[in-house]
Amino acid sequence: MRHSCCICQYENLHNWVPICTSQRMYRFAGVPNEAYLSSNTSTNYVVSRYSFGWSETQPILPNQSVNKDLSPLAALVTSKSQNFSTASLVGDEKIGVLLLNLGGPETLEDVQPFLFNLFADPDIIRLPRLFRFLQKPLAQFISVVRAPKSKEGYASIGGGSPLRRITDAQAEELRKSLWEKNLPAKVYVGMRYWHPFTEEAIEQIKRDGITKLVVLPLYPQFSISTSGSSLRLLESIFREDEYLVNMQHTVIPSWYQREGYITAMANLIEKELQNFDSPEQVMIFFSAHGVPLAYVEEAGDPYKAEMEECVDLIMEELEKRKITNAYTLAYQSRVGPVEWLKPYTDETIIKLGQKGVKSLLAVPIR
Ligand SMILES: C=CC1=C(C)c2cc3[nH]c(cc4nc(cc5[nH]c(cc1n2)c(C)c5CCC(=O)O)C(CCC(=O)O)=C4C)c(C)c3C=C
Ligand SMILES: [Fe+2]
Repeated sequence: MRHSCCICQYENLHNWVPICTSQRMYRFAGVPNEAYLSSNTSTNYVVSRYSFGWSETQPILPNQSVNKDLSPLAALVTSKSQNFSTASLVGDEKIGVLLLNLGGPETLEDVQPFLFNLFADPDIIRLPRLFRFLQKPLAQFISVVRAPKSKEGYASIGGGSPLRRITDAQAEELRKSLWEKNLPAKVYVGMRYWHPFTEEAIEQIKRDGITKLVVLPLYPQFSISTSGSSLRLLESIFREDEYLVNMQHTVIPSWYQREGYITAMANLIEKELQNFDSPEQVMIFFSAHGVPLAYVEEAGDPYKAEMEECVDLIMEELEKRKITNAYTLAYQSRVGPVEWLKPYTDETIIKLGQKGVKSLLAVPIR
């Protein structure tokens, strides 16, 4: 869904960005660009973390409070069929996978409180320290102003976000696939701004007595505003909790470069191209959500670099299949007073039309 957002301030975001190593999670305060590994290094990172074992929690980030209606049992056990009593044990360990996502309003009434939660996130609207007390009043104001436009968008896709349903289905498929590989694990869903909230997932994880946890944000590419925000929240929860402090965990910060993902995207594109009369004439149009430019230029957000590499990898995979169509990457979100990543999707489409491009395959890519 195309959306535009309101007043966001993005300076000094690097102060909190969490990053993971094979042993521990670290915070790199005040070093925006160095805080991120290059994409290639990060590939190895993820693989090595996966291959060589578990990290321990080192909670380091400040608490943040969000207006959320927490109802523990609305929590997140994603699969009806998963029976945890004995089956999820590997040796003495109880394995859990926590899927992190953004969350979305399920009804039109949910839209304004959902927007409040989103804008109350200091990783979305960053205020100078002196003005932090304005975070919630400002979130209230922006959410009320934004709600009508946002509702229009959600009304046009059936009156609510499909994200919970889709994420639950992903969780169930992941659970089945792990069990088929003799990796009995329980899979949880934790959303950042709507039900089931991350806090609810964590409560369930504790109730289930999980001893090892894999944390997997469902954003292929890392951004400080998405995976970064969820991981920061998680760190603040871990820091306060003795059980979680002692629970081993590992984090997969991004996975846009993984073979399975690249192949799946290439498969989808290859299949869709067959629906055109002249498949080789089609412009492949990758449309990504985007972030404000300052995230990338001032806070060192790797999102743009990861997105570009992701598109390159997909196109390389297609080339191996002798598919050499022209392609473009553009960013669909554009917001009020700040500049977002360019080129913008709407402007790019117009330009392509003016250049005589007649057929377009739109590929949403997060
Ligand atoms: C104002 C700042 C915002 C930033 C920065 C931002 C980054 C960002 N978001 C996604 C993915 C999604 N965003 C979604 C909705 C949404 N996002 C914002 C604002 C920012 N996003 C708003 C205000 C909204 C609500 C819709 C609207 O009013 O337009 C969604 C949809 C969730 C759902 O309901 O299903 C997704 C998905 C990414 C990947 C990203 C940075 C890379
Ligand atoms: Fe967004």
